[in-house]
Amino acid sequence: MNNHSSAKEAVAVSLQGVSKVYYPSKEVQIKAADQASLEVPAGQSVALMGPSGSGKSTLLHLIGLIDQADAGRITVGETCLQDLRGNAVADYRASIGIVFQQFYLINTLTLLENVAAPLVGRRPKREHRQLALSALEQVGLAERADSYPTQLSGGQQQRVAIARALVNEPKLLLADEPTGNLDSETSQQIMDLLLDLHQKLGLTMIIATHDDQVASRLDRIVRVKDGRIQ
Ligand SMILES: Nc1ncnc2c1ncn2[C@@H]1O[C@H](COP(=O)(O)OP(=O)(O)OP(=O)(O)O)[C@@H](O)[C@H]1O
Repeated sequence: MNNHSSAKEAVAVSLQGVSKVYYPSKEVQIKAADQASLEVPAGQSVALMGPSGSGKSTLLHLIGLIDQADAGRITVGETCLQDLRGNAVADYRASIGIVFQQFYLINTLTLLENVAAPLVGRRPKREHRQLALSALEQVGLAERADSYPTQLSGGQQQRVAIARALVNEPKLLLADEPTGNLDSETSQQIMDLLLDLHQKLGLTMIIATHDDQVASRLDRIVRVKDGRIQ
């Protein structure tokens, strides 16, 4: 992508008193997010750290609008997520990039087709190939565009997932344990890539991680415990 977003276009993220309760059974309720508040300035890279079950993924799901908060207010740039309805929800989701621990590539599609998937319905079809190739180039895999995910290593698959997250030129990148399925050397390479992209594209970046080494490379560490931000 030659027309990179610049740092001044990155978005701030604000959480004010955000709560989310899950009911895994009739008798059990879990406060996965409990009055969580956080201010992330535009362009900052943040590690969400905390024990398993502390609510890191929940916070990313709420910011990514994969799930909706029960209470509180989440603002991303000028957008207040609770106010979004219908097409505006899809537009918001397309405006951010999300990377998961498990890559979630579609094995029957080529790398190019996987990366182009978020462009469907958003950009003219004739642009898909070039945009997807540019995104693959950013993660060093353009020459593998016609390969299939099963032909790649785990680290390469995560690179493809990162290219897919970048293809719509997001101003916010969320990553949930992006190195959780990778050995330590590959983890380091993926973090090198994410940090490089953060710097080049000026993205705001929020990464949930258990890994101290990963967290220490980001601008800021935010601790999460029992659904609360400490
Ligand atoms: N869809 C759901 N239904 C019921 N309970 C849920 C759901 N999603 C999360 N939870 C519960 O909410 C709590 C917070 O989970 P979450 O996945 O956000 O934690 P986490 O810090 O990301 O954990 P990990 O580090 O293990 O990924 C946990 O107790 C979890 O079991």
